[in-house]
Amino acid sequence: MATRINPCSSSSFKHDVHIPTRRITIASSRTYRTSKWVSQISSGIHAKRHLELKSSNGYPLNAVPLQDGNPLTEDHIAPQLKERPFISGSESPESTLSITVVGASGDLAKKKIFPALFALFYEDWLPENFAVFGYARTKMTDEELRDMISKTLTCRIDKSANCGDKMDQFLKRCFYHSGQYSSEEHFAELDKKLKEKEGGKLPNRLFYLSIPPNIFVDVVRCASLRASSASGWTRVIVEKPFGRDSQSSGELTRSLKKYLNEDQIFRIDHYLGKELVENLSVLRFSNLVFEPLWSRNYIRNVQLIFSEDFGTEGRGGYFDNYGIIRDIMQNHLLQILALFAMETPVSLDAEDIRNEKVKVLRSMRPLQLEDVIVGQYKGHSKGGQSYPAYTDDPTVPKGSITPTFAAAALFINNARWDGVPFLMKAGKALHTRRAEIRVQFRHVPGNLYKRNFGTDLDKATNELVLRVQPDEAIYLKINNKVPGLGMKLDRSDLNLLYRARYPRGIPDAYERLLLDAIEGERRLFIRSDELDAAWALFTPLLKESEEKKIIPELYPYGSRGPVGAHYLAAKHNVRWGDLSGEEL
Ligand SMILES: NC(=O)C1=CN([C@@H]2O[C@H](COP(=O)(O)OP(=O)(O)OC[C@H]3O[C@@H](n4cnc5c(N)ncnc54)[C@H](OP(=O)(O)O)[C@@H]3O)[C@@H](O)[C@H]2O)C=CC1
Ligand SMILES: O=C1O[C@H](COP(=O)(O)O)[C@@H](O)[C@H](O)[C@H]1O
Repeated sequence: MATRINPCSSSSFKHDVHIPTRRITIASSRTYRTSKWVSQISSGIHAKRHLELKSSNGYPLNAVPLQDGNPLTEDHIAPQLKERPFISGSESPESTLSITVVGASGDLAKKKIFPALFALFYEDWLPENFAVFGYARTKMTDEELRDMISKTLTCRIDKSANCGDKMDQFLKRCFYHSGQYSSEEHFAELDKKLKEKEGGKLPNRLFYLSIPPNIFVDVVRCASLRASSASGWTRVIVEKPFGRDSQSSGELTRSLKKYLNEDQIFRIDHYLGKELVENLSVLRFSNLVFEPLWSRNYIRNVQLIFSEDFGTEGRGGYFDNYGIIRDIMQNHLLQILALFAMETPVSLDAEDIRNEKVKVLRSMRPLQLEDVIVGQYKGHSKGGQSYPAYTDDPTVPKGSITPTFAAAALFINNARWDGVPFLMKAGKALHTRRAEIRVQFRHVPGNLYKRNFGTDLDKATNELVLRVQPDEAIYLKINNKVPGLGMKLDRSDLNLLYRARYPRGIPDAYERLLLDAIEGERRLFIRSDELDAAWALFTPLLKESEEKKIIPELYPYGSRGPVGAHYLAAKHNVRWGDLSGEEL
């Protein structure tokens, strides 16, 4: 993809000043990005903690590479790089970062974005010079915004260490501007305030669109024309949904691209920022024991499961227009599938990974009605408590047939995965909240211990489970001899429970993704051709089921979902692993 260099730009979004990330190799034989590396030198070696650590692609974006344990000095910089001013995605003492949360009064901003920004600040990941702006129509003063934010902030890692002080420091960097989403004049006022805080330093600006999708384009137009950075970079994080189908998604992309280049658009899918999803590639590509098994030769089926133990609860207005297939499957589960099934990328660079993901998506067969079953939760009472039906939600139209549950069978028509069912299951108001990836392996051919398993050989196959949430874990179900005389086998787990192994805690997905957007790391964001390929798989199915007004199978709130999901799995010779009764 073309990288633009336009340091003399006028005020427009389409000028993301960005050095092409050439790579250099230094003595340790590791590969570093030059622009970031130079920025590190110019920032000083003893700067903040985020300068020591790595962004999500495993490259040390800001790291100071040590040689023989010694800190890097000016002498280690190639001569041609010494004079280059720092203008990359990271910080230098001469640059500032302004993060504007558009829709700051909303649910996502309060619940996720401000807390994630605070967590980054608390852990010293944010640059030295930064300011956070809230923008929305609601009238609020800076103080009122701070008050609103402070109610949701928590100290994730160490509740006692200076948390109060850190909160005060963070809140002092938060400001608010009230304005309409389609008013260029109001964005020009925002620009003025941003400039005041930037104080003449090189301005980098990140806009987070935490607003309903029907106003994305207005905001991008106004911000682009009146509030983009004149000399630094400007980036925009766009929240889902990215359209309702291929056509509307294409229109949205075309409209955004009137004002932004593709490399300024960060389409967020927060599941890509979850720790276990991040770890999927590490597990597969850095352990000899997994990659050789990663194909139709050894894997019988793959299951991607999402369940929530609550209903739409207030979000019915949004949800009813989308349904569970668009809300969870077309994005979160499909992204996991693509990461799971892609071929080995050339490198960990964003474009190499996204190229492989697109290839997988384009190798898949678009879904048909017979590949899917849909459900909707109904009200019921249990233990003296009553649970509402989906259609009891006052924000849901009466008689709605929008699915709150779906199960689907997908296939990848390539040499690696031919014939392997990838089953997805997603539902609201189920018995538990859980997201997991389950890999069921084939039988051991000619198993010497066959007779110890009785008639059900399926019970004896290995299963690898990546529990994305809650209580992150990776475990492998194996057959094992029960200690003692005689020969009795049982199913046991080789178990990596994160809370036992890594007690420090796990960052929220939004922390990782915000940091990546600040660093200009696009690996975990969705490229427009990925999005097109994802919609191409689901659009025909969605159209047909809406035209035919397919009635969802009802399931009780708090149950395990409609029985149709079992028939769908059985049709492909699969049993859902989460219902085996052997869950850890
Ligand atoms: N909430 C969540 O858990 C998730 C949300 N998302 C996505 O993130 C985005 C923001 O979500 P969320 O915070 O829940 O949304 P909200 O409905 O809370 O909207 C955010 C803000 O946008 C403004 N707004 C709301 N409706 C309209 C409207 N019709 N016209 C103009 N402005 C409006 C309001 O601010 P004001 O009136 O002050 O201008 C509101 O505070 C959406 O795209 C959503 O789909 C994605 C994943 C999860
Ligand atoms: O994108 C969405 O995700 C949430 C679930 O996110 P999680 O991180 O809490 O698992 C879901 O509730 C919502 O409907 C959907 O829009």
